[in-house]
Amino acid sequence: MPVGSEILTTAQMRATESAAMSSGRVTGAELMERAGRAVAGHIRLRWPRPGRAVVLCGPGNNGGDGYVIAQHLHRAGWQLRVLGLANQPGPDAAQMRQRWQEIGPILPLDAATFAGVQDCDLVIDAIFGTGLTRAPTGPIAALLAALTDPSLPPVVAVDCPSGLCLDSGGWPGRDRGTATGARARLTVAFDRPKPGHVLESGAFRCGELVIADIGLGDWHHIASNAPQTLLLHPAIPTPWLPAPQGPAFSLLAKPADGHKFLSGHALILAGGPARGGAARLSARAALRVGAGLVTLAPPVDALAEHAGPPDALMRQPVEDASDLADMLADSRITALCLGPGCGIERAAGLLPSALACGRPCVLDADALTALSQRPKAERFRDLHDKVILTPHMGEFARLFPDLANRLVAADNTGPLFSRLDAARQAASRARAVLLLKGPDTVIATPDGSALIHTVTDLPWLATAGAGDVLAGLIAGLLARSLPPLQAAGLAVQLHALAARRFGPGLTADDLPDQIPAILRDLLEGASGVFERGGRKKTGIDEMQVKELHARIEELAVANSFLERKLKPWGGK
Ligand SMILES: NC(=O)C1=CN([C@@H]2O[C@H](COP(=O)(O)OP(=O)(O)OC[C@H]3O[C@@H](n4cnc5c(N)ncnc54)[C@H](OP(=O)(O)O)[C@@H]3O)[C@@H](O)[C@H]2O)[C@@H](O)CC1
Ligand SMILES: Nc1ncnc2c1ncn2[C@@H]1O[C@H](COP(=O)(O)OP(=O)(O)O)[C@@H](O)[C@H]1O
Ligand SMILES: [K+]
Repeated sequence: MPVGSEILTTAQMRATESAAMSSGRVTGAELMERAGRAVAGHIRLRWPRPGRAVVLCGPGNNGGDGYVIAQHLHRAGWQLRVLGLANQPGPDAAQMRQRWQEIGPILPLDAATFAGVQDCDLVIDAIFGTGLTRAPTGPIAALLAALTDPSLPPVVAVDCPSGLCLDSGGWPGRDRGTATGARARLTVAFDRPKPGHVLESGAFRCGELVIADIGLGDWHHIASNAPQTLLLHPAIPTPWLPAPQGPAFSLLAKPADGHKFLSGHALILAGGPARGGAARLSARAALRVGAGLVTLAPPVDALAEHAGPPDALMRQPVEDASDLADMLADSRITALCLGPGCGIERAAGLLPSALACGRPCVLDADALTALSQRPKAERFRDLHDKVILTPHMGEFARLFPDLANRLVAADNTGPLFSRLDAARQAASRARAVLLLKGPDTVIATPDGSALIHTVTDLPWLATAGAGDVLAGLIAGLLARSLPPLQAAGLAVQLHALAARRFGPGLTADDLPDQIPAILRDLLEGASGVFERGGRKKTGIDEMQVKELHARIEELAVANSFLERKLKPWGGK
């Protein structure tokens, strides 16, 4: 498996936290203190001048974090309005609430009170985090609705925008696909990202996502029994990309004394007359990503239309399954791509030979539709674990209608069924690698290992033919003998980097030509490969937060005179 930033479900997070607390080496209150301090630190790094903040504290430990944040911001000179509930939270949150009450009042946590204090610089949303188990109702639902108002001051979310299901990125009690909760400017989450931070609308509603270390590293083995999910995400400071010292780098680099067959031979099957563009896009991508040879294989009557560039591309007609089987007698063909522009009937005819050879094979577009038209009981009979299925949601729904239905069904109780769950179950059912496309791409293997790659800044990538290029990148990397999960993960990243580098106006034709410069940067270990042509990373790291905390104690004395002036905001 590649190294990367691990994702934990909320259940895994709870198990990790309880193992830490049961060890006796850390208490729940200490973890809460660290969590609240981290959020306050990240706020102060981004809003260095103390201003006026409203802190919305919910009924559980997320609310407990809110009271800790209020204390730290108060000591740093911020003026605060704290809204909370008079419930009986757990002992840690109760302790933190008590500490705040020694500093200032707690106003009712409802929409009417919130409406009266919105004239502020920052809203801190500490209503619900990982403990949201059901659809919010009553006054809290009204307050959460008020938080969606785009004219509000910036919102900082504690662990997540409240109401979000952190296992799925959906919103319990609301329509999947259309629901939108509060949109945070910044979300500070703890220990590890959760699926809901990067799936569905969660990725868009979190804003800048920061994962704060609260010292749970010694207990991560608790979650290691479950299949691992890794995050490939440029907003997280530990993305999986082939750094010079990383495992994927050695796979991308070519041996100086090698020959073309050492880099493999990708066979891209093309469709009939006037349908060749899609397969040519795949073939160009496979060439650019370094397959030693790439052959495009249309039927004879379409061969002439592939006469133009690129000249590096070989052409050979493949009429039917038996032609394909003959061609595959050449063991130097190391990967196949079937589907883009192929035509459903032709894809259905070629599928048995493409699968019977047992070689790495991308099944995309028409090949997926052809699979979905097989009788249900036999649909996946000849698939194997070197096959990568690359459906978008429409194709996924044709292949796995029951899973797709569960993904769109509204549900009042969490955790909601997620795209990660759906991809895992589909991969296990098909006994193949499953890559579910979208702004949030999920890749899962039959044994449950998974990768998630989310982009929120590349709307231009949703363009005709972009999927064909992705299929070609995967096929090229498979041909170069990358294992299927790594080939798929790396291809998705290169695809997004190419789109980011080109920017607005992108068409699928532009993508393959961006690959050489990206490869050069990666192979030379150039820093900033994520930023070029895209958004800058924040550059704020945990060290800065720790340094800031070291200074907060000093600032507390200097700021104490402010306490007397905190009227009508702030403390007693
Ligand atoms: N554990 C730790 O050590 C650490 C945890 N940390 C923090 O704790 C957060 C998790 O805390 P949590 O488990 O208390 O859950 P939380 O998100 O506050 O919500 C639960 C409360 O909401 C209630 N509730 C749920 N749904 C509801 C609804 N629809 N409508 C109304 N109420 C609803 C639910 O009530 P119940 O279901 O029990 O009736 C319960 O009272 C986590 O995100 C992180 O911020 C950090 O401090 C690091 C250390
Ligand atoms: N909103 C979006 N932002 C970024 N990438 C997207 C978005 N929507 C789709 N994509 C990506 O664009 C590509 C589209 O592929 P696909 O739907 O197969 O298109 P086509 O069949 O036209 O090639 C996929 O790689 C998908 O992950
Ligand atoms: K929250």
